[in-house]
Amino acid sequence: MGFQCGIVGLPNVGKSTLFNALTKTAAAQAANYPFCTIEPNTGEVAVPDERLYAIRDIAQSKEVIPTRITFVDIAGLVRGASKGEGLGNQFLANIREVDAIAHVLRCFVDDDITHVDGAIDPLADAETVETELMVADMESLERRIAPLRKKASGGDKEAKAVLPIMEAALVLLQDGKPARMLETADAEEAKMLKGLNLLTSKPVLYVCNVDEASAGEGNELSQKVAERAKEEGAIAVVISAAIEAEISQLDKEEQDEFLETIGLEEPGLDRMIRAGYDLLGLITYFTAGPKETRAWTITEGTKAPGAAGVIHTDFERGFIRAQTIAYDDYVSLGGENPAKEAGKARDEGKEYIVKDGDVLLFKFNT
Ligand SMILES: Nc1ncnc2c1ncn2[C@@H]1O[C@H](COP(=O)(O)OP(=O)(O)OP(=O)(O)O)[C@@H](O)[C@H]1O
Ligand SMILES: [Mg+2]
Repeated sequence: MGFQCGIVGLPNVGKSTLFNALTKTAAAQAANYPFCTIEPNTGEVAVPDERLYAIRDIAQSKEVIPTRITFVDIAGLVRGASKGEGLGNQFLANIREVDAIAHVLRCFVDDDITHVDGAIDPLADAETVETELMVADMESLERRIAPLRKKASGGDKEAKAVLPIMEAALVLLQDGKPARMLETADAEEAKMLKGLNLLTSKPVLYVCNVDEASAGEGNELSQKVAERAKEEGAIAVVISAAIEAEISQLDKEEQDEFLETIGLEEPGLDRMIRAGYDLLGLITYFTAGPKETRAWTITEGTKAPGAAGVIHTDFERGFIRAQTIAYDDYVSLGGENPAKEAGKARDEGKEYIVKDGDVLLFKFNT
């Protein structure tokens, strides 16, 4: 299923509208009443990447195949959800399954669209949702800590290692801060924190759902969200879900015209998908040939054999080496052969950490 980004927020803020725009479908029911969505909607979305076309033009490939990530449109969360209010715990379980969260905040004013709390206030909304996630995390930690303490005092090594992280996360949460703000000492600790699978340790992207007129520059409400995000070291994107849903139904030419009239260079969705991709800690490498130019997704830090394994497990098992050309070299020199002649096609081995944009050709034994 790949990497999943969950669309989370209060009811009736435009989550399903956004999901439909992302997936260019009307697969999710979007309507003006809270709790319209109950069962999560899941869809794969192509990650827009201009580099694919630059490589294609050089390699003369017949086809371009972008890489994809999955978005999950999750039911709206309300105050008390962690105690089972609204549709409560079931939704929290849906959130637990995703790798990152796109938190949709209503930044449009429209008296015809119901707001569950009766007032438009994206910062208060963010607090409400975040509080529920934090309460759920605190309860989960409290439940787990006591038995773990017993194990640790009995000499269990794993319990001893993870306990301090759990305790630190709990203290942070009790102080009203999400677990993602916990400062871990090293990669090992970061991994343990991730392993706890807390709702608030997942990376968050704020999505400001604005009115049509604010789709380009945002508005006062989205500005406030941007400030909050900055304080947290998080990212906020401005998008008008309603408009994006319309744009996504147009063909490319009509899209460009429409975008120009509303003052956008590219669909807000493209920015959002890329932000989601970055948020997940993902990078892209390419393969290029006469048949296709293709983008592949790996997590940052993946070594060459692991990257090969994304294509086929045989490639990983029989990995010998990877001919590697950096994207900039590939494009500026004009492709594989010129890059080889210029000495820019490196042979990399098993320990090579693949970089974003690498154009790779794997040599392997089967
Ligand atoms: N930017 C926007 N401007 C105006 N109206 C919008 C905007 N985005 C969404 N809407 C409208 O808000 C209503 C709720 O949208 P949607 O069903 O997508 O919300 P939701 O967050 O999925 O709700 P639920 O939690 O109930 O599933 C719909 O009528 C939709 O057309
Ligand atoms: Mg919905």
